Amino acid sequence: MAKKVKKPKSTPRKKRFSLKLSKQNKIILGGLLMLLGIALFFSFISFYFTWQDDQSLLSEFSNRNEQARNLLNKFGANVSHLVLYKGFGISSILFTFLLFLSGLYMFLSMQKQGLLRKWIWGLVFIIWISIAMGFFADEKPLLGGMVGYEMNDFLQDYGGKVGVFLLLLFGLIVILVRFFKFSPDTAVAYINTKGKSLATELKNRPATKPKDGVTPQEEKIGESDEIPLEEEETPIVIDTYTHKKDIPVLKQEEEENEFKIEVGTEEETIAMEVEKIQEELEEPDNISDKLVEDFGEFDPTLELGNFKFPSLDLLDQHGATGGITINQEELEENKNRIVETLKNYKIGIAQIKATIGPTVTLYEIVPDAGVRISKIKNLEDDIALSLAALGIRIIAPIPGKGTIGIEVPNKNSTIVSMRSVIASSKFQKAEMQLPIAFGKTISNETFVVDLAKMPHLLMAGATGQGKSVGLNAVLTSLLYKKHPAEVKFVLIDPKKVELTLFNKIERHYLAKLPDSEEAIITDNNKVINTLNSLCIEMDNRYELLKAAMVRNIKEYNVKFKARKLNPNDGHMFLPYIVLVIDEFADLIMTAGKEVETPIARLAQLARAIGIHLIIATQRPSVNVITGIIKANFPARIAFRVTSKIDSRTILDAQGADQLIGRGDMLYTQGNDVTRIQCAFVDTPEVEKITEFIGAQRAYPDAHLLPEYVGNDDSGTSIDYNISDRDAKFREAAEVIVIAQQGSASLIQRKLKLGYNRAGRIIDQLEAAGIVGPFEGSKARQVLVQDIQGLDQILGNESP
Ligand SMILES: Nc1ncnc2c1ncn2[C@@H]1O[C@H](COP(=O)(O)OP(=O)(O)OP(=O)(O)O)[C@@H](O)[C@H]1O
Repeated sequence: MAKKVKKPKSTPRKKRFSLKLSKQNKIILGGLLMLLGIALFFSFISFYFTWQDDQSLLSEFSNRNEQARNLLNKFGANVSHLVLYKGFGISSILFTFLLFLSGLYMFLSMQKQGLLRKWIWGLVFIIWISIAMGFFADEKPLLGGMVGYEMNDFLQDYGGKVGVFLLLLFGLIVILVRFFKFSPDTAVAYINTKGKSLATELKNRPATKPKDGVTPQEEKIGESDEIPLEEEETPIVIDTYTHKKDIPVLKQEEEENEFKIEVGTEEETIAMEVEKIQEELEEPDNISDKLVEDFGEFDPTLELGNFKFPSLDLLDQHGATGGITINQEELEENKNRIVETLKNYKIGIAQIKATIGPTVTLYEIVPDAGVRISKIKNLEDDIALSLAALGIRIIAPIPGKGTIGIEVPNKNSTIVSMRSVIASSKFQKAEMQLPIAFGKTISNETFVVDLAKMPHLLMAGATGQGKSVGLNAVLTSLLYKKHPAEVKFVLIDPKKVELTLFNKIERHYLAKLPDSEEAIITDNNKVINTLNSLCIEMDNRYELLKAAMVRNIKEYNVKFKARKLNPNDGHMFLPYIVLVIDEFADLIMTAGKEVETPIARLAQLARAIGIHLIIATQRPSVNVITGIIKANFPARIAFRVTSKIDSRTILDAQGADQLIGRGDMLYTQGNDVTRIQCAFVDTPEVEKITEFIGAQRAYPDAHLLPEYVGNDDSGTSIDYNISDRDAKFREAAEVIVIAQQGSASLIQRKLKLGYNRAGRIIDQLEAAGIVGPFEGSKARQVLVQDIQGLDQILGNESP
């Protein structure tokens, strides 16, 4: 089983050139191939001069007394005979180039796609030249080789000389079009431009050589210079045929001369413009296509190319291995009780059906015609009483089914192991961006959803009902499916104990602020900085998306992988970022608005740029899950809660208060509420997984988020000494006043400074009374209206 799972995951990385050779071995083998290519090239060339002398030695390979004249002696003579004479003739020399190139690719560990193309085209050339040589020079078999000769013979037996000629011609067309990218348009354009340049050259020639036998014209022009003066005076008077004829002719010639020169120059400029347009249109595509052709698509996983995904063996099988055990008696008993209870209230049942899930069994009832649904719904407590069971939930009607559902907990619930959901084909084959296997539904199906589509998740439930296990299930799912290059976690754990295990994968999967030591954030002050830093990351990513002219991270990454975005312009492969907050209530109680604002901002805007939030809380009260948070978290999970009100706060519906705990949960992503038994993953399993990943080669550091300078110490260090001011203080003040926007990133951009320095300048500006105090993720208020005001403030300062 474990092996089956590993295979599909490793497929994307099969693209690499490595045939499981180490880098050193690749260099050795590559060097060998290059040298062999060079040696064979010279040996093949020398074969054409020495083959007659060496022919008698072909059978004397083992005789050490005989020496061949070929450059590589008997080895060269034999190989050349085999490849050139018995093979493809003179075109076989191309093999030596291909051999050399293969060596070079291996030597430099380059992508194999480019090489594969060269080999395919090389073979096409070799075969075509061989047949062409066999056709045109059949009396010289050394040129076409036996293959060329025999193929010609064979083809001519069926198609005759004309047929083979046409076939060769067709081959040539294919080569010209596909390899040399020849098309009739390019040919016509080429001829046109050549023709035009020739024409202009010809036209320019008489103009540049005026004296060369053009005396009559000169005389005429000379005449015409004089004549118009006379003509202006007597334009119509000259009426004699002889003069009439002369004058117009002269005029025409004169006009023609001028006209031609003008047209000539005009034509020249048009031709040049057309050429330029063609170049501009073709270049960008060609570069990316060529890069992809030569190096293959960009592979973000290459840096950790040998990364191995955790195997299924690291997960345990909890509970019984044979899946759900059905207790027939229990089923029958429950059915009878339901039927009886309803009968007591005069509700007849037309049909009843049971679906057995891991923790609850769903009894679907079709009541007799005319029974009011609300009547059954009101009997919830009575049915629960008669079944003597906790956690009965009535769904009336089941959406899309036209039946009424009564969920009754099983006496012996089955634990859903994380192992079984990860191994399910539904999860393994999930073509999702961030697939999460939560557990199993009531009909025992694995429940897999895409976090990227949610796009943020709110998890709530009373203490001890399975939230932390749920969070671990989410993180485990992603660890089993996503490469460290594709997803990064920002983990916030005010309880300080729940997520500590993930420290081990810091340099693989975690993201943190540049100057922080711990990647898992436990301090509330740091949380504010991290959230604001994520807001900056979000803004930066939006800028990148805008520059790339795409709408979301998926399109962006596709474009980046196709090498259409230049890393020199700041583009990079963007990993998804998943922000997990384990105890949100604690955070909002201590930091309030400072946390709520950036979270709301991220929740509203971050979906397109791949930042997704998962927020868990024990206290699902309205002052924790505020309206603004709720509005931006359509996907919600409720574990068991203590009151109907809590259930309503989380789900906008009741039901969570009737769950049975231990991972029994309700999931909603809008309208429908689905009951799921959350997959169980124990702490030792998570430890094994993180240890397995942590032991592998990692990035040098955790993924670094943009620096954010908060207002931690704004109250104390605000009194900057004027002499301590930054050299760019004045310039920065002008930028801020002109733009009327007090943000560090503006200074950073305009003055090309680092974030730290820009942050310090902002503090100095605040101390000088030019900008207002820190206002969370919003830009600071600018307190000075214009440059005069600024001059006034700075002028009044005592040095
Ligand atoms: N999916 C599950 N299947 C079986 N048992 C579970 C499941 N989830 C939780 N449990 C049981 O419930 C216990 C408490 O779960 P968990 O620690 O996740 O609760 P919690 O909601 O995070 O509590 P707290 O808020 O106090 O941290 C677990 O130790 C485990 O025994």
